[in-house]
Amino acid sequence: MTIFTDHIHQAAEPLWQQSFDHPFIHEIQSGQLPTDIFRYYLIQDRYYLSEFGKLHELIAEQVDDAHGKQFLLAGAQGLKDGEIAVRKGFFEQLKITPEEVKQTPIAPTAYNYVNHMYAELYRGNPQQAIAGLLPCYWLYNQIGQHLIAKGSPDELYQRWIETYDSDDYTDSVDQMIVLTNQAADQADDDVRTKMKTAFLRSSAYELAFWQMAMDKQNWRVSA
Ligand SMILES: Cc1ncc(C[n+]2csc(CCO)c2C)c(N)n1
Repeated sequence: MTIFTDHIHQAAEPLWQQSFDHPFIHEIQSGQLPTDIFRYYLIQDRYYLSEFGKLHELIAEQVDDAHGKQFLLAGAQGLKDGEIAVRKGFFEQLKITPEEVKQTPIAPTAYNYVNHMYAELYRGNPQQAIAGLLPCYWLYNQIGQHLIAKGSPDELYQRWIETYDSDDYTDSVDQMIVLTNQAADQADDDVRTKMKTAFLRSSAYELAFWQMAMDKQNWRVSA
């Protein structure tokens, strides 16, 4: 029998390929991504990351398996200590202040991506929500592994690439894959189909997130 995550990964392949080929990723690698686009991405991603951490805690509350619960809670803590902390260095270098973050409205795609993950949990179930978290871990790891071979001539972009190629990070991706397969094992066919949809939609939002940054997407109206 095909492993569930292999099946959904294969279904998402055309979307992932478009992320690998996206100008945002190419320009990170070449060092030509304009700093204002990267700054915009980091500010939008700051919002995404804090909601992503909260989602780990909310999903953990609904997971029975002690090991899975503990992994999700550790993930939430890891986001506070790790991913978000790493970003602090970027923020200081690019002079992004907490005030600027607070003043910047969340853009439509970031808003929709986060709301999609909440909907998977609250209008669906924890299994769907776990599948919705997985592309975030897994896609960035694959991007990190693609880009690390060549690296980027830009020191800041090189550091961004390295974040997603570390052994610790790759380890957490493997654990998230195991958790998703465990959730699928406990699910019936209907929930498994919904898990696949959640995974594909998150993959589509990951792709849209790069374009959101390139377009400096906004609501076309001041809040
Ligand atoms: C839109 C968006 N998608 C994925 C990531 C990457 N990421 C965010 S949290 C996390 C798990 C552990 O740190 C990973 C890999 C990102 N930064 N922004």
